[in-house]
Amino acid sequence: MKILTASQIKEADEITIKNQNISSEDLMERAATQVFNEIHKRLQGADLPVKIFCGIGNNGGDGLVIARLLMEHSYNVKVFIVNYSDNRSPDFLSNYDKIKNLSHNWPELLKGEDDFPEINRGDFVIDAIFGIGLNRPLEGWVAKMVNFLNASSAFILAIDMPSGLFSDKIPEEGDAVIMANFTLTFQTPKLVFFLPETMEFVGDMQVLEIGLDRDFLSKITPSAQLIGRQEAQNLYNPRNKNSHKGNYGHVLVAGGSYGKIGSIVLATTASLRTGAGLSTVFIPKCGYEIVQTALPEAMVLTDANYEMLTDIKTDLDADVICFGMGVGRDKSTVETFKELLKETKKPMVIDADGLNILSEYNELLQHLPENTVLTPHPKELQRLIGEWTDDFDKIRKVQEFIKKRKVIVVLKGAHTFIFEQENIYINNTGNPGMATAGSGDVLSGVIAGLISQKYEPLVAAVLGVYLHGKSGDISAEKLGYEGMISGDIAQNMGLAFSDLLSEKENGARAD
Ligand SMILES: NC(=O)C1=CN([C@@H]2O[C@H](COP(=O)(O)OP(=O)(O)OC[C@H]3O[C@@H](n4cnc5c(N)ncnc54)[C@H](O)[C@@H]3O)[C@@H](O)[C@H]2O)[C@@H](O)CC1
Ligand SMILES: [K+]
Repeated sequence: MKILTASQIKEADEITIKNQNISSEDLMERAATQVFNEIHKRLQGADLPVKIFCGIGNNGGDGLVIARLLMEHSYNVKVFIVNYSDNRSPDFLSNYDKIKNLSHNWPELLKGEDDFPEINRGDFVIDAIFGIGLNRPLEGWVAKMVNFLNASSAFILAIDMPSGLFSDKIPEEGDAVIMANFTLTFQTPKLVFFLPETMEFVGDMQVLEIGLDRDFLSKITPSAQLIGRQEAQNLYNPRNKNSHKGNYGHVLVAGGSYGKIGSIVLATTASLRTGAGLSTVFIPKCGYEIVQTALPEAMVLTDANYEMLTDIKTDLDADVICFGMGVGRDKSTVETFKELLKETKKPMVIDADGLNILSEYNELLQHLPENTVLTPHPKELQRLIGEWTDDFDKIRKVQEFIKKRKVIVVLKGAHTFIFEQENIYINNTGNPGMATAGSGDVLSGVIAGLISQKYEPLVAAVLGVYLHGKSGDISAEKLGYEGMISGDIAQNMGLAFSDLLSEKENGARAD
């Protein structure tokens, strides 16, 4: 699903209004009706107090339409106008009249702190104060109003965006932003919904299609893309019946050191469970029995050294090399990694200490094969590209880095971001149970397993992150966030694939 900027959304609105020969008020009615349908589906006519806070722009206009539709269905609705300016939008005004005609009363005008209404714990608050039109931080009593709503512990549903949240920048410390429990957003999610610094304002999120111009949407270059089930299905290559293990490639997993052989077991298991035809590990001697015992399906090559990698020598013709898990940063390991980088033309996946070595010995970066997949978590990324001021600055810096180095960066997080050239892909699977030792090792193995099966590195990264998250979700369903461990994510990869395929047969929509 495409993620558009506020100006792209405004353009889409305008083109839709023109091409569909409708008024902007019609579009507002359409959008707000979608919101009403969602609310009605969930509340089913329940008699709880619904308190709707409307601004005076089009976000407020949406709120007024939602209020009218709820009133028409006999909900217990109270409408408050957060009257921060007299500059009311035309569509707000005509819906303001419609509310008056229906309820025979003007909604309550709020003009300052003294007007704040009572909000109780069980109230259902709808935030329609500001949407994508926000262009400066909230000030004065309006900021206080937002803080007041946040402090109320009522359930808050934000319309389009939590009020106070910008679509293109991070709020400053102390800025007032609605902390929504749920956000119903129009047509396209906004980038800030997925950034670590702003995602907590959004709560759970659902996108409502409001029928914007299809042609415009299909042609526009998005600022990022959200990867759900449908997108992942489109990336999947079905297997040919007439095939053998040679068709699915050979992964070489190189890494490990004394006490850290488990990371190799995890990555290698994941590569095989993702469908690699063959997996060979290259490890220090101390890991020989561990890997042979834990994973009889893997083949094992050992370094001359007992504790660490010092000389990765093999004439094995692997299709992809996965390097770095548990490998440490000894000088001799750095040297052999350097040699490996210089010699190999194979696609590579580099994780963990492999990344730390690249950060410490920057000169190695020039030897990375094109389209190498780097899989840092934020700390590893920071070592690699330096500090950033906020999440938008981070995105800019990653994009500069990948442009210079011609690599793919998989930035792990609650929403993992995949950066390739100008493109950003944001993953929508996964859960907090995946914050557990070794889950990154599993991800590297999954991506390598897909590359070995001839997926392009970018496709392998995007599909791999999706499947890894899905397997994490399946593991969490079975074992809970606390109980799942990363070995479960590797073990359940098959279920993640079957989930993908069963949905494909049903033709279901992306999540
Ligand atoms: N354009 C359309 O046709 C549609 C718009 N829709 C709704 O319209 C929203 C955008 O509406 P608007 O562009 O009117 O903008 P908003 O309703 O988000 O904001 C209203 C106005 O407030 C002013 N403002 C910005 N920051 C402020 C601040 N800190 N303090 C005081 N005033 C401030 C701006 O002049 C802005 O235009 C969307 O988020 C969505 O909810 C939907 O109805 C769908 C269709
Ligand atoms: K809002």
